[in-house]
Amino acid sequence: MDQDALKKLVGRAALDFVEPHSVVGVGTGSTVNKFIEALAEARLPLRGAVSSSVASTRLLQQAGITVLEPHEVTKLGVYIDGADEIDPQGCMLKGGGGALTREKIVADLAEQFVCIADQSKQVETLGAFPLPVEIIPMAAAQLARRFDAMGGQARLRHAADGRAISTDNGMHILDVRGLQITDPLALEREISAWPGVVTVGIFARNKAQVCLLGTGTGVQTLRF
Ligand SMILES: O=C[C@H](O)[C@H](O)[C@H](O)COP(=O)(O)O
Repeated sequence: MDQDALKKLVGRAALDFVEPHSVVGVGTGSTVNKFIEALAEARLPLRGAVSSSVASTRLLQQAGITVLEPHEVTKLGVYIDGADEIDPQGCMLKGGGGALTREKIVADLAEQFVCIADQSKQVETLGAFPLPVEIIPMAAAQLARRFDAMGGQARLRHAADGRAISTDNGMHILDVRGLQITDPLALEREISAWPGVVTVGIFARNKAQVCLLGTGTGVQTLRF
């Protein structure tokens, strides 16, 4: 099975975690797009969805699903999202698609984070994938020096036109290579406190409780 088929498999499997007539939290990315497709096909009766990006909002609305703002709910039963890496404790790196800030906000409303991912995302230690950090543009150089001091190499993420990418929040992204993240919670706390950091793409405080992992032999359900 290729990666696309595995994404489709876990996107469908996530439907089992969505209560009829509930509001579901929806992440961002190519795996979540499969979940949105599955939601649309299943025609599950839903009160709506809280979305983590402009891109997911568009797809949800095209599928006829009502998109609510976070302030319209006090909590969500479940948040479904992909990951760039997931470790044996359910801690994740996220933000490869630049949606990390809204993802963390919506995940924080949810009682349960269900991560959907193909097997390539499973790692022993986080950090082979460059760590995405959404930042206030004026702080880019000084934040890059901070990462440098801890052994990481930070690069501003650029779009195809050569300009620094602008997130849904009008911010920039630093991608940091070379970090071995052995204590995700401690590093998340430390980087989150640096002036100029909007959101770091370590999801340890908001880690997954469940991961639906797409493998060659089917969907494996991991619980943390
Ligand atoms: O900003 C993007 C998100 O954190 C995605 O969940 C993550 O990048 C995984 O995306 P994909 O499902 O496309 O691999």
